[in-house]
Amino acid sequence: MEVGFLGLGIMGKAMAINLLRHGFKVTVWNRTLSKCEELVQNGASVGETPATVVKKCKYTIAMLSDPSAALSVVFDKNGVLEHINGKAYIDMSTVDADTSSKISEAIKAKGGYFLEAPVSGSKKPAEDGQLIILAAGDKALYEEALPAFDVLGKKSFFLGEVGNGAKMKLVVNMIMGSMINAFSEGLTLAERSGLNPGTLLDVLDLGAISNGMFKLKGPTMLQNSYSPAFPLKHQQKDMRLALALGDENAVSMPVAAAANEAFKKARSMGLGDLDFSAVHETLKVPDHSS
Ligand SMILES: NC(=O)C1=CN([C@@H]2O[C@H](COP(=O)(O)OP(=O)(O)OC[C@H]3O[C@@H](n4cnc5c(N)ncnc54)[C@H](OP(=O)(O)O)[C@@H]3O)[C@@H](O)[C@H]2O)C=CC1
Ligand SMILES: O=CC(=O)O
Repeated sequence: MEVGFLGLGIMGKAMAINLLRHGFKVTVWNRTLSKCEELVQNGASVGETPATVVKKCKYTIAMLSDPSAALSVVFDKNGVLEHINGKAYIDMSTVDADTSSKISEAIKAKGGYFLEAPVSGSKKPAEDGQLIILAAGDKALYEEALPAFDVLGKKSFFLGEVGNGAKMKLVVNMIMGSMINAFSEGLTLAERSGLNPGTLLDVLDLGAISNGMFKLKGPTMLQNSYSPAFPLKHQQKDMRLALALGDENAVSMPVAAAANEAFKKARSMGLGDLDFSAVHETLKVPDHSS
């Protein structure tokens, strides 16, 4: 199966390499061209523009940062739309339902096929082919994409009409963003009240609120180490989009709103490119001792 791949950030690079390792022919494009080099070393071809990639490949996957990037790659000059007639486009970026619908309608109007398929799971699951795929849109395209999804993920869901995949992803990340803030406050409270936060991690891990995220992020947060797996700026984007979904549906979400404020504060502190767990830094007391 020959696929195009647009967007070689943390996730896109890992996913495209995985496809190559499993025998897919992959043609890549990235806005910053130099990021294609490692993929070429792994056997990929390079397309000069999104349009070139779509022209060459029957299926093109995209993994881009946010709604503005997703729209730009489709609608701008040399974009996906130019050669989409008869071709399939699978957008795995985390965006809102409106963005996904705009892309879907434009692609279908030009005779193409569209599936949204955002993923749950971060850098390591992407490297290990253990993502959770939340697809919606063209059911026939979903079935055709399953060989690729089986390489990229451990489980795929088909959620019906375009927008449902985007909404599911935002709900999941809204919960995750709220949880990391509660966790961060707990670690800080333990430390400041004289407890060993390492012992807190052990206690949490044995109880009903044990979970993979606490296990993974707890030790690194205690070391103030935030090498980006999931960049904080993207988590804040997801909180913003989830809160907008809450607005549309008149769902009061005070916990998520507070978490969003913490991520905004972290961004204002220049932490946007670090891991989302760097939100922990917003609770640190400035040192005025010197
Ligand atoms: N990291 C994670 O753990 C997870 C991320 N996601 C989602 O996946 C998507 C990608 O995340 P991730 O790989 O971490 O992000 P990165 O920031 O590492 O990569 C973003 C990608 O988008 C490209 N891009 C940004 N703006 C534009 C633009 N205007 N035009 C064209 N390309 C653009 C970047 O290109 P360039 O290299 O030129 O900057 C890069 O390829 C996001 O929607 C994120 O929310 C979902 C699950 C997990
Ligand atoms: O979107 C991030 C993730 O970990 O899932």
